[in-house]
Amino acid sequence: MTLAGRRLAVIHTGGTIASRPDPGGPGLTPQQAPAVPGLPGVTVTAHQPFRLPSPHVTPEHMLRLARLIERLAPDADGIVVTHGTDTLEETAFFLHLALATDTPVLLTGSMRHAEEVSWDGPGNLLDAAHVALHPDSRGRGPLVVFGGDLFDARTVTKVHTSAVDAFGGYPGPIGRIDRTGETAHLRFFARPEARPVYAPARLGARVEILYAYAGWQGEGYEGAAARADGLVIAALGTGNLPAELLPLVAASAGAGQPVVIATRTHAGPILPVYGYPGGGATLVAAGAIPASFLNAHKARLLLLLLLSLGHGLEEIRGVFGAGEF
Ligand SMILES: NC(=O)C[C@H](N)C(=O)O
Repeated sequence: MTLAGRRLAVIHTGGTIASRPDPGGPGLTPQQAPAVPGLPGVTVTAHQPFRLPSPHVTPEHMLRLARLIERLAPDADGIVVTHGTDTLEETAFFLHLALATDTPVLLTGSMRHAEEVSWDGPGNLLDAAHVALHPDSRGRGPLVVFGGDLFDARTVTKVHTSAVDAFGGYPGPIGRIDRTGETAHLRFFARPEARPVYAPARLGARVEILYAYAGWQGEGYEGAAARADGLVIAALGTGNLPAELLPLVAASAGAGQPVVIATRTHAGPILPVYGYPGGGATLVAAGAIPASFLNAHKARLLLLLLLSLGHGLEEIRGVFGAGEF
């Protein structure tokens, strides 16, 4: 497929793909926008709303990015976002929830910087551009491309701290791109589920995450519950907690504060299986909201958007329960 005549918008936000060793500093920092490899006949426009290491990216940055994409989408055949890998899945999921456009949006980054022999930035960027400009990519929502694998924003997660193939997620890639010479070979295996758009004008809520462990007696819970509008717990297994947490969760839910139960396990749903105090069935009976297959940090973003839209406890329970995300 020829790309000539197509329009690509590339949005640079920072991360290792934009980083170099800091002269005189202790390590890498984002310093430049990565160059887009040659795409004959393609009109490329570059944008840089911020240049940050992705641990510094906040939901407010994600909202700014969503607005920029909505503005660029009518005049682009495809959009590529370069991003640090540490929070890339959060930005991808936020955009998946907040964007209405059918224009393909491809997120990518790199695990190695431009001065390393295994620099993976140009290949990932070129893959992202090819997928973004391909007509088959339209209407699928934001996607992540890394090492040739294509992931949907709902399930993608960073699975390795240092390997070049750093992304995965259950049940796995929904497509694959390979290049031979100038030719790109793109195959989709699955289409992400349709989802409603959750696009508040501003983010007006606070959601905190608590992480469960053997022997947790609820340390940190009451402080978080007092500060936040909603809580997410990265719980154990199918969504279980130590017994001491049951009255705390019941008190929050009884007061109308959403408590979403995700899992610290890396794949699988939350299920109301166990009836011992703190077991998943008792938490749900006490009013906790199962996060389905979402990990805790994605559940947090969904809860943040729903609270910012003014949704109440029962509406929020309905969205998580029906998998409308
Ligand atoms: N590979 C990377 O991009 C990691 C970097 N710390 C970031 O997320 O900004």
